[in-house]
Amino acid sequence: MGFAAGPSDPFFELMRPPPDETPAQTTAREKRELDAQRVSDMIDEQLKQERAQAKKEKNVVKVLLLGQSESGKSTTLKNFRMRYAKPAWEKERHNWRSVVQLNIVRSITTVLSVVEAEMSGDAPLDSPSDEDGNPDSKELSDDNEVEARKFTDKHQLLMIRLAPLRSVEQDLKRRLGAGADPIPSTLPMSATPFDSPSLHDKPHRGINEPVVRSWKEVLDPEKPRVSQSDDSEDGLDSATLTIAGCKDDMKALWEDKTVRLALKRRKLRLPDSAGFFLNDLDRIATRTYTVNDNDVVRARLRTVGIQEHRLRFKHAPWDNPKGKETGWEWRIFDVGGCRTSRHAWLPFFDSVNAIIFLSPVSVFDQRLEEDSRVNRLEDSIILWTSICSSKLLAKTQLILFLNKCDLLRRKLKRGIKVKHYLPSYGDRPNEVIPVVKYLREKFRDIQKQNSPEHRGSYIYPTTVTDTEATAVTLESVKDGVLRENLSSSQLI
Ligand SMILES: Nc1nc2c(ncn2[C@@H]2O[C@H](COP(=O)(O)OP(=O)(O)OP(=O)(O)O)[C@@H](O)[C@H]2O)c(=O)[nH]1
Ligand SMILES: [Mg+2]
Repeated sequence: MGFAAGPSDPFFELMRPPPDETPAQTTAREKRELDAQRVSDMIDEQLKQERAQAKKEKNVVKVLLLGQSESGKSTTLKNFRMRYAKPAWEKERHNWRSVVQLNIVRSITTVLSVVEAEMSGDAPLDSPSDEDGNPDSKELSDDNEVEARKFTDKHQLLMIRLAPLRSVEQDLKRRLGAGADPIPSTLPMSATPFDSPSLHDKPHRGINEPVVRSWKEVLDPEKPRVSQSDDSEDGLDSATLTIAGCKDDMKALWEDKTVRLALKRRKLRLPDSAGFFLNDLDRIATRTYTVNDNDVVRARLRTVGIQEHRLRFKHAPWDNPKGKETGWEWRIFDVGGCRTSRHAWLPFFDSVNAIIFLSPVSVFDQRLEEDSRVNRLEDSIILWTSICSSKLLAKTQLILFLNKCDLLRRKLKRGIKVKHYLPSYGDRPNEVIPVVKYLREKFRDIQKQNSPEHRGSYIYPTTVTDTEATAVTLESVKDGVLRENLSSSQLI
């Protein structure tokens, strides 16, 4: 039954207009009342939307991918999308072609710079012995070695013939919205998202890498492609044509013994570096190159800023099979991992359900690109400790990927000794399983000792470029996140 203010209502007197109200005052009062009603309606509507949003958010799981630069965050995200957002992934895949091409051109220009330096006499001192056990050295340690060190007219000619790739590099960088944007080495850095960024006294940058502001934006299949005005008549862009035209010379350069030896002397192990495709030139440096999933997970494009990706699932695990489908959504946030970006992570810690932290296990002998004084494994440990200790994240589930197990295997096979870089490893066997086991225990102890509250330990050895194995890991992660967040009532 409705309620109308009448003479018996105690509010009637209060709400009644004054008896001596003039027509102008009536108009003004009515306008005031109308305005007040409008504001009230707006607030009601806002509350309604917030309630609906909150209801929807109940079925949302927020996952943050964290870890140092090159740890494999974006590659993990690619695996998620490949598996759980297939249609969008299929649409986007083709656009990774430019990234693969840029990776190839980058590798070639790196090699060309080495040849140029060697030819102009800017040669580094040879390493006296091959402590890494690099097979390349055995190949070249015979009487032909002296001969193999000589750069000749053949190399000069290759340099001239491959020169157009430098402008292709510029074009691809422009197309990817990137080139102009290498991370300025003068930016303040912080080891953890909780430290205040400060300036680094000796800026350093290693080999150049493609850097884009947002690969999500750049690779959006709906977005018109930039800088394609020079497309040829048969629909191929000039970068593809030039790369295809340079295929034989690129192969000749990459397979040349003198070049290999020079790269080795400079300790440049291109096959282990991010975005290496020079062994696939026959397939990729062609006019008809079609990108496959394996290429995409190996392609390297640095993330700058924070990118959000949504995965929607029609059936929520808690749905009654005979009842209404509520659905659920995974919101995955991918961040730039270098020390200049970490302060930007903090605002995302507030409402996150789970963090997938990637720590590459193969980097025990490497230094950070943005700060060459810092060992990469040490950086990862500092970062992991800070995440585990955070009170803000006390209730957030932590999942650790000990990544790049394949590269660890290759490194150990070359004879690189973990104990030289990690003395606490002692005389344990220099093999993948014991090394991963050791690191797993160390990371688990750090979590145990530093977490403000008890939390479960979820640690997976991974090689996220292996999409089949990663699919199995992701299923397990999905189940684990669901279980943990249901039990702590953060979900549904
Ligand atoms: N061999 C090998 N390469 C990997 C693995 N995980 C990632 N990579 C490669 O390492 C490079 C860097 O990976 P990303 O996923 O871009 O690294 P990220 O953590 O997103 O780096 P930022 O965006 O700079 O923070 C890419 O070329 C990947 O293909 C792995 O397990 N094994
Ligand atoms: Mg990334």
